[in-house]
Amino acid sequence: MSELRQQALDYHAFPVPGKIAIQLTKPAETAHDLTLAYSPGVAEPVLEIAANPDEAYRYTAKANLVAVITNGTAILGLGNLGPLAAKPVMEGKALLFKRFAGIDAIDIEVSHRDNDDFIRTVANIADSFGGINLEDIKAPECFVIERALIECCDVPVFHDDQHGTAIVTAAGLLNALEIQGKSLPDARIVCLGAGAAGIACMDLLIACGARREHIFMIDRHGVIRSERTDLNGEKPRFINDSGPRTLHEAMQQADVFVGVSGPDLVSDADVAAMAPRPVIFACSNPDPEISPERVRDVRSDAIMGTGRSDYPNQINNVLCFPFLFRGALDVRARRINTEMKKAAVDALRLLAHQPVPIEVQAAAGVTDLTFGPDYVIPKPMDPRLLPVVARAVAQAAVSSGVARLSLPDRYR
Ligand SMILES: O=C([O-])CC(=O)C(=O)O
Ligand SMILES: [Mg+2]
Repeated sequence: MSELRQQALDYHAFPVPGKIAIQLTKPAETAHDLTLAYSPGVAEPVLEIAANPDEAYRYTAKANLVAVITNGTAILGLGNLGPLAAKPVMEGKALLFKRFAGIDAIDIEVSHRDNDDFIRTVANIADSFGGINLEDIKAPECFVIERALIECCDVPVFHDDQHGTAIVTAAGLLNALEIQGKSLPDARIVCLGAGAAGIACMDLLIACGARREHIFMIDRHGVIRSERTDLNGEKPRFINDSGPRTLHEAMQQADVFVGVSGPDLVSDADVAAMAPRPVIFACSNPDPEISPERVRDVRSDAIMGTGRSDYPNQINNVLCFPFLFRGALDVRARRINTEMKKAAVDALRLLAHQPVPIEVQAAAGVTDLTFGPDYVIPKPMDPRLLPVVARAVAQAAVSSGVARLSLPDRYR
């Protein structure tokens, strides 16, 4: 067994199994405490909430509680391993919500027969939470599921693998292109992977200025083209018949590669075929489409990012979902709209331009983090992410009319 594998298993097993637990926020020591916490005192908030459901935000943990919900059909880049096997990842997301944004999150793994069954299950419990983070649900089902739940739930619903990944990718890519002296509208973009993350990344890049006709989306059968008879879900929106049929053909003179597919699918020859000063984000987790070492061997002018924390430029949704939910919860947003996503992109992008505090460099294990090829996106342990991104998202929610509260004083 590799050393990392054993360390990871021990981390999860000891000193107690799992990564999260529940903590009490009120005293529960005396008979009087229990009189208030439970019978008879608890009847009072019950009656308040029965009369006005919004009082749940005042008298229960709802306002700061997010459900991390999966069916285990697309766990990281590992595939459809079922709901229970997804539990360590969902507990991991809960750990990150708490560690980075002070949000209490609980994992929920759902077994179900079909989309409607899953949607019903989530819709039926949604009011218990301040927000719902959908995680590791495979495409194309994830698109139908997210759309239906946004429609029927009264709290924000966000499929992290789509929009979290897209927000971080867009922020990192805009910065990387700036460093390479290129612009998003002119960039020729190859997206390997037409699942949840691939579709959402390309949609958000288009919203940020990329041209649809410059995008080549590729799934396991090749470039998305009109003669194909197997295009499901959102794929037809990305048909591009302008030439390439294979990954290698699409990589000729490409400015940008975004990988959200699986390990080791990109060859040295693919990288060598790209345009001068390319940007390569190989974001399959845990193993990228091509390793940074191999990219470096092939060409020195590339900016490289991965989804991992052990290389520079970690393009991972951890940079988004804790802070985005913080902002959304703080103004009690009804939903998470494009304005809020674009505000998060801009906040992340601009934060990377700022000088990096010494303690962030130390936590990242590096001595010189300045905006450049090895630093296009903030580090997850940067304490400025929370106020900066959450504020931008909260402000965008207020100005776009989906907030139920005004901007909290600490954001002003
Ligand atoms: O968990 C991660 O590292 C990123 C993610 O959401 C995924 O790969 O599904
Ligand atoms: Mg995920």
